[in-house]
Amino acid sequence: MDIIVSPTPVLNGEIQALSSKNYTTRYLLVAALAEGTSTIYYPAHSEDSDAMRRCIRDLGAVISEDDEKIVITGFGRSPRDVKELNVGNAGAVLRFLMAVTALCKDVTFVNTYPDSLGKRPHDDLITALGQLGVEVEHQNGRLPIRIKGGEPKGGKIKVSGAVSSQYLSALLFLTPLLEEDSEIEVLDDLKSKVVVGQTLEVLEQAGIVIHASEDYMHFTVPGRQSYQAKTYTVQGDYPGSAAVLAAAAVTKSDVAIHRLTENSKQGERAIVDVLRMMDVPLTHENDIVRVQGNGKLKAVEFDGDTATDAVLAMVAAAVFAEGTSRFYNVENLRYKECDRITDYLTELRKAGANVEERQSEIIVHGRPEGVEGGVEINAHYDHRVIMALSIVGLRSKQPIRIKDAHHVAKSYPQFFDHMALLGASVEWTEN
Ligand SMILES: O=C(O)C1=C[C@@H](OP(=O)(O)O)[C@@H](O)[C@H](O)C1
Ligand SMILES: C=C(OP(=O)(O)O)C(=O)O
Repeated sequence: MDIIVSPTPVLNGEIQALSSKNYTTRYLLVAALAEGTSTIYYPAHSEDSDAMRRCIRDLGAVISEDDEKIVITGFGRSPRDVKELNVGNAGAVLRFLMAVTALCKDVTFVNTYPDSLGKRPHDDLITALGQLGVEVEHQNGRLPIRIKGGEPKGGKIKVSGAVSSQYLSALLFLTPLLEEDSEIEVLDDLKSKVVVGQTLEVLEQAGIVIHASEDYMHFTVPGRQSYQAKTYTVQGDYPGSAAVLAAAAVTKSDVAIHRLTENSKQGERAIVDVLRMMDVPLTHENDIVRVQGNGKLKAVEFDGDTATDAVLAMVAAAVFAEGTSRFYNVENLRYKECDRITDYLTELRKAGANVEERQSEIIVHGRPEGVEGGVEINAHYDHRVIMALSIVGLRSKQPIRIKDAHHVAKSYPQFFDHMALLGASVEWTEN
């Protein structure tokens, strides 16, 4: 399905934030790794969180669900010996489960998105699992991937964090269950470091003890631990909400999003600070972010690695700012659902934006007068590209058509319903 986004000068209204994708995938996993019965209130419903549900069920978790909660009886340290797992297009789900299935005998992760997840690299995690004696068959570091696990013991592990933090998070979920204590050293650099804070927070809630150095480059993990069955509540999702807030910032608006925790560990809460730096009128009180946009924005400079999943929305807002904005330290955007620098900027340019790329930077020369639009956008299978181009469409002179916009459901299936509710002119159409 395609979506047509037409010029929309005004947005008004209130919505509840969608539930956090990153917390949902993590709570589902720690519930599956516990032996008792856990309850998760307000889990996200999206393709990625459904992928984790499906895979933990295949691995032996027993699940029941109603409108507000999911109840999971886990398989502890003994997942069922499945033959195949399908994670859809979910990178984090794949990486976390590549580590956990080291406890299985022989599992193959199939390749159902050859042009998206199928192109993403997993070499650094494969190397780290090799240090635990886990044999991995792969296609040049990519899917399909076959894990021949069995009985990894723990010990010393080195893992690079230069491409993704998900490899480290994956090892942090696995190692507490192993026979021996583990020491994990992060090599090179650690990208998306803030997300590791979310992993550690959830592990602690699940009763797991991990000793982390302050810079998250070194970890001591006692072995023979057990995940405890607990009750969890998922907070609102900043990365998805960032797109709605950026849309409000580029229009004349009065938009409020509820359920956005002020002291959240989600780095993407920086959308609030970045819009403030851009002179967008907003408040953040009682977990409600309210933007009263006047359409005027000022350029900004920002270290994007601290808020990786909100950068595309920030860039879309900067397209309409006065002056030149710079988003730096964002190289790992190249290893996401698409190359979120080259592919994204190609689509922005099509719509009429004035943008430049460096290996690890996005530079935006703002066009407060608006952009031309009137084009067809390739979504590159990327939910965040779809949301970001929708923001641009609101302030284009001619409507833009985003091809295959249904991929927005990877993280935020109700995005266009929320936008329509706020008054955006958006219309689904067959492709
Ligand atoms: O651990 C996680 O759940 C995630 C980590 C981040 O990836 P990288 O560490 O690859 O940047 C983020 O972009 C992704 O959406 C979810
Ligand atoms: C990159 C993302 O997800 P993942 O890496 O889990 O596929 C995302 O949600 O923007």
